[in-house]
Amino acid sequence: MMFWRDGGASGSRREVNGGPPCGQVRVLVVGDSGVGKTSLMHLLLKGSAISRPAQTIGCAVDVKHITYGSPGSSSNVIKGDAERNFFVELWDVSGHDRYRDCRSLFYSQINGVIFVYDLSQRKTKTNLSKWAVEVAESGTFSAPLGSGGPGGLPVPYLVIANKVDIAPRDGRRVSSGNLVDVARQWVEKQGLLPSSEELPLVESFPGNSGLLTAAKDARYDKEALAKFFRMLIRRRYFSNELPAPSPWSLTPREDTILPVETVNDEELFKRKSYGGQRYKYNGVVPLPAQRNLTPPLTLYPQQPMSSSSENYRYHRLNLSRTYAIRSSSVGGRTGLCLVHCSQCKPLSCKCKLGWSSQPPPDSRQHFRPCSSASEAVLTAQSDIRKLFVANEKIGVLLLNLGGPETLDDVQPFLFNLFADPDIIRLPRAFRFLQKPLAQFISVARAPKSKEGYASIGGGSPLRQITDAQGEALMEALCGKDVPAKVYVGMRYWHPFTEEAIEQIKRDGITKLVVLPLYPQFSISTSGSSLRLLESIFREDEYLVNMQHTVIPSWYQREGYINAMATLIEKELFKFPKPQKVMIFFSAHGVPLAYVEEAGDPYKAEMEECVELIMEELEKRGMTNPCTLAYQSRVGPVEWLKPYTDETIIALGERGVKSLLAVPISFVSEHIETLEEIDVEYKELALQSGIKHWGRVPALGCEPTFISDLADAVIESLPYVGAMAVSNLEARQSLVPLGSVEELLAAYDSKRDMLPPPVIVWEWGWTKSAETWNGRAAMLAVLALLVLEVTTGHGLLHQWGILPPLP
Ligand SMILES: C=CC1=C(C)c2cc3[nH]c(cc4nc(cc5[nH]c(cc1n2)c(C)c5CCC(=O)O)C(CCC(=O)O)=C4C)c(C)c3C=C
Ligand SMILES: [Fe+2]
Repeated sequence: MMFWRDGGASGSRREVNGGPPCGQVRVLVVGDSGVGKTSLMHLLLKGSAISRPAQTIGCAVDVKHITYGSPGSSSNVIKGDAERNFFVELWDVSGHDRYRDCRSLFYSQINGVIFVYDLSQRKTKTNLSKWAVEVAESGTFSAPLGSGGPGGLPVPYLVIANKVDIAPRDGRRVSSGNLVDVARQWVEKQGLLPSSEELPLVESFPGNSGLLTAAKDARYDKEALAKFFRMLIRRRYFSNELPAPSPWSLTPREDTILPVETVNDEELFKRKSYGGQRYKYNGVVPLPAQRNLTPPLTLYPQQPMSSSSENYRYHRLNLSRTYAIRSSSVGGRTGLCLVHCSQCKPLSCKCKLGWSSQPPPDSRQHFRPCSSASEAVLTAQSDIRKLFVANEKIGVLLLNLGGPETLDDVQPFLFNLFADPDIIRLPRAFRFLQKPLAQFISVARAPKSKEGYASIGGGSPLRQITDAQGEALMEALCGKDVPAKVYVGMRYWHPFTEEAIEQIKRDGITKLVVLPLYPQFSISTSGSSLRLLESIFREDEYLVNMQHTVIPSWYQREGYINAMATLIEKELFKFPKPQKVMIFFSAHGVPLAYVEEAGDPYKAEMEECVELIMEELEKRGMTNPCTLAYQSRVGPVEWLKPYTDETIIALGERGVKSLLAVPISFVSEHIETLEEIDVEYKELALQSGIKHWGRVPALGCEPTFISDLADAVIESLPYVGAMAVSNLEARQSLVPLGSVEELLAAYDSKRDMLPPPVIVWEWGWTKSAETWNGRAAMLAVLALLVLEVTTGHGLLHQWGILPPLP
């Protein structure tokens, strides 16, 4: 065994001669922050060291290409001796504490795990047990093993001890100074025991040293890693053809490490690196589920492809070179991005683009076929995306909240909102009260809400704006050679999600991208819409078989961040002294328990979003101070703090004179911008001593924003096609919704009960009085409801809200 420098750069230029990718395995790379995971990934992919890697945000994903089944190597030979290409997805999960609560979102459909620790930091090794438990408990696994490994981990793993270059020579481990350690070192020096960490002295994980690497010096055991990856491929794709591999990990020992640069990498590791292109996920996982089901036939790179030639959609296109998935945005922090390598040869395939159905009668739905796109010749320049639109009917479903269009709509709209268990989740025993409670609250809240809607013109502008955004998105997609039809599905008012889905079915959409119009994910917004979608999909034969993917949040996209920064910049310069203005981000709040108990990533995503916008402004030379606060709280429970109103007062007291309000959680004007911010908060600010007030408009149809949404859709297309399960049994045991299901499952696995009901009226004089009054009211309402239900008498029965007792 040996160390050597990886010739990755040159390797990446070689042709992949085994044809198109046959499948992919997903490998998590975990370990404490700072152990060098990112450097290691760089080394694996690029074959070179990286001097100062940026801290990973959320999760960074790299794709490594390896061949399996080299004719000459018996260990790799598979049926027919053919060489086949596979992708190894390396998910480099941030070890930073701030991601602890949302990390599990990346633990899906795992084939293997690489644990990394820092040889010079003993604690990072002991912590691996925690990592194992975390992954084992919250992950889902593809091709799992029968028995559990460390922490119950059911897939093969590899342990890498990094920073061998700076760790002490003696046994390459650091003494913490405790007696056990000292004793072990003494015993080893005497030659009484082999130099191994299989000794009971280290709080051992997982019982051996695994591989030693020095990512900084580009030293690692390439062969061992290649074996590990091939083992995962074999387990996932060829377990029927070969005897089962040994279940547990490759465990090379430190005495297998030899000097660098001694072996021809081509002989040992037939892999083609894609030059370390990377993409990053900062938020939730937008990848479709696999769940060990028969794979769909069309997808790259998530889905394995069967070897039958008809399933090799890209075979004849000679996609042999390099296209990779990488980050395309702010400091490399974006969602998905499909890129193709500059060295790609032109592709030579004809395919049909566009589809020719007539615009539907419903004018709310947006479809205009691209006349120019009837047929096109694909070239490398014309982009991979065309592969995904050929002969497909692509649909984009925009999910939004919806709003009452007239004052008469207000109460039924509020009923729909409060009847949603993702807004009010009652304890299981009280679920039957959901609708009566929603009725009760909506009737109680309606007068106050109506006042608000009356003051902004008698209804919500949301539908109009969302429709316009849909139109603009469709045009932008068309302009990017991706003819697609855009649908709007609202959660609580027309056009309801169900209506949009009916239209999608009528139009015969074959590939659907689901795009919630909330930049940041919250259980109460995107989560609720996706849950509804999940239940609709589950019941419907057509939808079960329709390929789809979800873009769960997109606050970190470069286009969005830039568009926000541009709007802010423009408003700043309307102030007499722009540099003195406090930028005041005001986000819609959620009850605190959503974040703290139910694991809602909303707050973390919001904070990161603000950071990214401020970074962008800084790059443009604006170094204004900023604040983030949460608005629009309703009901008796505690919401995310600081509250917008209290913060405005505090800023006034601190002597802030110029405030620029930036609504950050929503991309349309709505009641909370037009009424709450523009009227209530402005008045409060002026009363609090703030002299100059401004407000950044919502993005609406701002062209760079819409163009970026179109890019997000295009980039997600390779991920369309998660699960198409027609098998009834599988349908019942698994929610056949690919990424929607995956996404929700990830949340559900972490999430406890949502907080108790939100009662939405107020009395008392202050907001905190409202909280306590509300809590008392909530208890009273519940007691009354229970009384009514058990006795069969009361107001709800009189109003016909509850049926009479039999
Ligand atoms: C990211 C945005 C939003 C989050 C998070 C959110 C959570 C949330 N909202 C309520 C209660 C109400 N929301 C209402 C309207 C409303 N809310 C949002 C956005 C988010 N809500 C929008 C865009 C709208 C529509 C505005 C419009 O123009 O029509 C309302 C009705 C309006 C009112 O009476 O104030 C209520 C009530 C809760 C309880 C909640 C989290 C649990
Ligand atoms: Fe809301």
